Amino acid sequence: MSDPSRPASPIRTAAVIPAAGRGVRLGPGAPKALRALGGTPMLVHAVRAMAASRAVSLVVVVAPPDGAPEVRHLLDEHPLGDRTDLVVVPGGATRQESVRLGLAALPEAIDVVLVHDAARPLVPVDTVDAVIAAVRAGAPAVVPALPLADTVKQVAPQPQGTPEPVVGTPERALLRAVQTPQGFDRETLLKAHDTVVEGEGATDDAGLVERLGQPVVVVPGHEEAFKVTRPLDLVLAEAVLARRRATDGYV
Ligand SMILES: Nc1ccn([C@@H]2O[C@H](COP(=O)(O)OP(=O)(O)OP(=O)(O)O)[C@@H](O)[C@H]2O)c(=O)n1
Ligand SMILES: C[C@](O)(CO)[C@H](O)COP(=O)(O)O
Repeated sequence: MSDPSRPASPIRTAAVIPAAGRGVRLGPGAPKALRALGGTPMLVHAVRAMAASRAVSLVVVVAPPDGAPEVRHLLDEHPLGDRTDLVVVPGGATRQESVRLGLAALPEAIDVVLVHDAARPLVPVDTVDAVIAAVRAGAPAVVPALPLADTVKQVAPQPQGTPEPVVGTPERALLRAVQTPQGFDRETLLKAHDTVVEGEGATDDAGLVERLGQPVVVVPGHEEAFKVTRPLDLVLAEAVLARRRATDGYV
């Protein structure tokens, strides 16, 4: 738990929150980050989750491309307090592009950057702090992750409707399901995004750092840091939130 009596660190940490996705897999409705979770937009929970860390002095929200003024207005209705600044910028067509636009808004003074999906609104502050601590201890890139419960098969892609042949079964004990926030030394992350080859993007930011040949390390993730992707995830998120509100006084 972040210690409220501890002064903010001189190392400046910012969180970039890509929130520009549509949420197609969640079904029809408003952009996913703006949909309600326990009566409050998912994005507000995600922003609060980053600001809960005393290390985070700036949150950059990457809004849907045509929705930055609306998102700014929404977040102004849910103030963060004096310790955390907030910037809202418009996003792009892909998550990677949205993160790149968020990084462009960072002031020079920032040393450590978290990238956190708006779609992971319930990540606990201990997980956020563990990622930041590992970057500050010298790792250029840190990802929170959990072991898998399911066995994973690699398949050969086929036309729609044709059964896919299995071509391999990676050893499950060596696999991890990766969450956010992912934490980075600022220079490493900027370089990773600057050297992306057209058409060779990655599904997460650490994947871009791996392509630079830089080390990426894993710290323990958390079950409640799951990504709200499909309708059932929203049911689970509502249940987790209701339990927190009943037991922790979480708002
Ligand atoms: N052009 C995009 C696409 C995604 N994201 C963000 O990236 C995070 C993870 O993406 P995902 O869960 O896949 O969200 P969506 O792209 O909205 O989902 P879907 O693929 O179902 O449309 C989300 O916080 C989403 O808002 C973004 O900022 N810009
Ligand atoms: C970044 C991420 O949440 C790590 O698991 C994930 O890769 C995002 O993927 P999506 O394609 O945007 O759902």
